[in-house]
Amino acid sequence: MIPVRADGLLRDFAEAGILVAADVHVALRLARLGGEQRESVLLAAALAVRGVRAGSVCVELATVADSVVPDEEAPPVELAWPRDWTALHDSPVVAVGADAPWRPLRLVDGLLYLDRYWQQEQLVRRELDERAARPAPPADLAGLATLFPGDAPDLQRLAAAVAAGRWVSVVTGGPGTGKTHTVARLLRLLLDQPGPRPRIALAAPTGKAAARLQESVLEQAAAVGLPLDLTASTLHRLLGWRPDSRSRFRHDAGNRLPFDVVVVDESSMVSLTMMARLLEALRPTTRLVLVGDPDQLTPVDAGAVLSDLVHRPAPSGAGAGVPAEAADDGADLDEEGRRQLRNGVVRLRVSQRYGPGIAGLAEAVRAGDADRVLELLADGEALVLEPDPAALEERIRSGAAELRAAAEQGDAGRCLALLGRHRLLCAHRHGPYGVSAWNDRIGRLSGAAPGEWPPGLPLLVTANDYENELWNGDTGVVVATPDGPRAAFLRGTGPDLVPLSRLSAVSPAHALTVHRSQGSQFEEVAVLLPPAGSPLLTRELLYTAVTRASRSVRIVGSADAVRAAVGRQVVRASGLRRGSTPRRGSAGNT
Ligand SMILES: Nc1ncnc2c1ncn2[C@@H]1O[C@H](COP(=O)(O)OP(=O)(O)OP(=O)(O)O)[C@@H](O)[C@H]1O
Repeated sequence: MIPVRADGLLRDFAEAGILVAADVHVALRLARLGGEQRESVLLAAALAVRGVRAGSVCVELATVADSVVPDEEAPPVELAWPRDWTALHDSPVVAVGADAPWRPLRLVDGLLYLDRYWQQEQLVRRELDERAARPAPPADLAGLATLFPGDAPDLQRLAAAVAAGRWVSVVTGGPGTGKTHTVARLLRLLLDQPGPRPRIALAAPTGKAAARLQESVLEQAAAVGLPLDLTASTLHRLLGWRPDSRSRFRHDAGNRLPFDVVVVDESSMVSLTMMARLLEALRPTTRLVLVGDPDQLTPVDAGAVLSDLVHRPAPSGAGAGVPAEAADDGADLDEEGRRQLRNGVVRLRVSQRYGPGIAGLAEAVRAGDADRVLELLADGEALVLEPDPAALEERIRSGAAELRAAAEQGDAGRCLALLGRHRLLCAHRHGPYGVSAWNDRIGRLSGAAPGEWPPGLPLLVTANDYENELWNGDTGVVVATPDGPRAAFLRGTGPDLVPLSRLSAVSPAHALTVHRSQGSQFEEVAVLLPPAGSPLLTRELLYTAVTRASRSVRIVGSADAVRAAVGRQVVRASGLRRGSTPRRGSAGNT
């Protein structure tokens, strides 16, 4: 939609599919309130708003002209990008440099922020740097050898040693690399320290991830003797909802969280705003352990703090800080691994969950090696590249028939097991390559009338449902029972049956978007790629999709689409990733 009131550059950029009405509206409002008329400033303001909408907390002015991608299919037009952005330097709406008094926009080191995000980024930077500079927390690491009995080098032992010896640490790695295994043993180590028992909080950004974290920690509890009262919650719940605010919580700098250790799982999904709220609510003496996989899709809201922390340069003079008990465990680390270690980051590398085929494919996607990805997909067995979507139909039809037969017999346990066998993942929600069209198509293939919810229909929960204890992203299946159709969901070790009438936010889930599949695992995954031109095709999307599978991956699309996805990496602009504290008064090279 083209905003009616805009003209000049704002109108041109809106017509080119780069700005939407909301971007232009905010820019015009700023201009009116601040008495600014110059087109380049208005455009920069609208691009800053657009940046947040697209997930970046700021706009890098030197590269923005080359890095923005139109939001939708728009006719290609030659755009008159401003030759420089110097008008920003004396604009009444722009604060220039880190220390300038408040104005709605802030320009620091060539990055233009909406001031709110600048403040949040500064808070995160300050909290992290202060924690890194303080003397390390005391930790007796003698127990490491028993908890991790393997030979060196052992990255899990290294990660636990680093996390025990720092106020903030990051345990990263792909699916099944033992992040939870490591954290469970770290907690045991901390519980064994002399003195009062540490108060531990486990949290995750979504209800589904919190439920999964709780389950995995409890699975490990017996093996390492963890207290069974450890519960995981969402970050929102941990910080305490406030009815009067969506972004402020009961726990904050004036009312800190009463914990000695806070573990946050799936931290790749934590936005900048949420990380700022969490850090300010932590006592200076709380150990924070961030767990996640920074190569997966980033949060819906702006910021990608986990990825920033993993890619941040190490502070100058920072030592590796590896305690003697894990001295040989980092022996195989490359240059990047050693830099990460100095930042308290350890990446686990060996997946215990899937074979070398999928692990190799995931690594090639992660490394951006499209030739290797295509070579691996020529394997033809566990890894397949299939250009024709129609080829999916047979696999889907037989899977749906098996599910329906189990559901008609009322065998909820088998249905839930079958649900984990195979899933179609799409990049798009709508259109011929989207989840909606494929859900309809698969419904028809399995003989269901439109709108009918027959036994065997897989379901996706689309909003947290506290009454039924179902979380946004949970999946279940419709099962026939003597009392009528019920939705079966996996709860603990067995199925839980919920009448369909009690469910408010569910939709059919033969196919899922890759975003929705984050945090789930299937034996076989089919990934339907749109044509190479789709802006949704990114490396993070492909990596997230292929790592959902434990046994086989079938990519449906062209080699060009695979190359486009591997080649397009989402880098969200952020000052945090650059590391050092910005120079005083510095506007940078604009
Ligand atoms: N060192 C190890 N020795 C034996 N088993 C291990 C080891 N590390 C991990 N495992 C096993 O491998 C499986 C995957 O580990 P875990 O769940 O900790 O991985 P994860 O990285 O947390 O996975 P996800 O990304 O899915 O959360 C688990 O069954 C775990 O018990």
